[in-house]
Amino acid sequence: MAAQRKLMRVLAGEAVAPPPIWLMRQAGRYLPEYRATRATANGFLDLCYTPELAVEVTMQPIRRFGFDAAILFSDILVIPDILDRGVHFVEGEGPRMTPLAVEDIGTLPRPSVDEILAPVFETLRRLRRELPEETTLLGFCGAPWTVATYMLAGRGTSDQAPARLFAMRHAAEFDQLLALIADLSADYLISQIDAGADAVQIFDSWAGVLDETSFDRFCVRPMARIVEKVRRARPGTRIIGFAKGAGALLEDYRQRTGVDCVGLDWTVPRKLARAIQADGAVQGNLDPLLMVAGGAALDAGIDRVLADLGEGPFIFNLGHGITPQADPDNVARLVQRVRAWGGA
Ligand SMILES: Cc1c2[nH]c(c1CCC(=O)O)Cc1[nH]c(c(CCC(=O)O)c1C)Cc1[nH]c(c(CCC(=O)O)c1C)Cc1[nH]c(c(C)c1CCC(=O)O)C2
Repeated sequence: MAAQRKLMRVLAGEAVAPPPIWLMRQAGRYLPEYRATRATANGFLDLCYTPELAVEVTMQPIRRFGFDAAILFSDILVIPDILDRGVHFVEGEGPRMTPLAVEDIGTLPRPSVDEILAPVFETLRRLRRELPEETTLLGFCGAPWTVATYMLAGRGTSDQAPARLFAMRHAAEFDQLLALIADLSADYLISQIDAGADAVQIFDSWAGVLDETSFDRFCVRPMARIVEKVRRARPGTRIIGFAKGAGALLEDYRQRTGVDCVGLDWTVPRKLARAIQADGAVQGNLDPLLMVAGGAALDAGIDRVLADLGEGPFIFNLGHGITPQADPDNVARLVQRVRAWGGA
């Protein structure tokens, strides 16, 4: 059955019309039912680590919109959390943790992902039982560069200057950190597959702040390391790579990392997007703010994405995560319009 799920067919390189659709961060604060469940949890990480609650919030957008994929409810920062970095979320501000110093790198723990993240795998097993047969279940993790930016700054920043400076000053230790995160992330993804995930997405949300050489070293190489490790352990695993903001550097990203599907943000021009699609699946790339704006701008945006990419192997998504200000009615309108599309 898994192989026949619409989204899995696209990941295998097939063009499916209308394309399957899901949205990055589809479970979240724009949904009143998410806010209600969130209020019962003892903080955001408690929501991630309590299977009953994590299953509930994962299912909410599936019930409401009937997306083709559910994505495990968790966060990319569970990896720094199990590395004892003191991860916490400050209301209205975002994630915080203890900034990593160069001396700390050699002393980071080597946790057993299987044991320490057992509740996450339990969430996946329960999800596979609860989801409709035709719905793809996606696991995910953050890419090493993006996870490292939060670990080094101790928070989100707009240009990732702390991580870039660290990489310039301490190249060897930085490579060591990326390798450690890559290996833990590969173990994490392998266990997600074993617990029932059909495919996985790796989020490199901060790829866009790097020059070409740094992108190769910090994004492409660690991504390829994860892909290789996961495929060696679980041959045939389908992987979506999302390097946000990488622009023209995405041109040969599929070949160099080995991912099956290339995630596109909304700034990727049509010509480049179609060139990337010429040798496999792509996912994206509607501007997430259209879910706030709605109306004629939304319809025109949807039609543009479908006309550009709908003919090839394509997964409809936003170009980045949906924002808390999005209107759920606009999401319903989006799903309806994509499902009504009969080809260009
Ligand atoms: C960089 C990053 C993070 N987390 C994630 C990324 C990569 C994708 C991206 O770039 O958006 C990935 C992520 N985070 C979350 C998911 C869940 C699954 C989904 O519905 O897509 C996924 C896939 C839940 C979440 N992760 C977070 C929330 C909001 C927390 C809350 O409910 O208070 C959710 C629903 C918290 C979080 N987690 C992170 C930040 C910066 C924040 C704070 C910003 C914010 O508040 O939106 C780190």
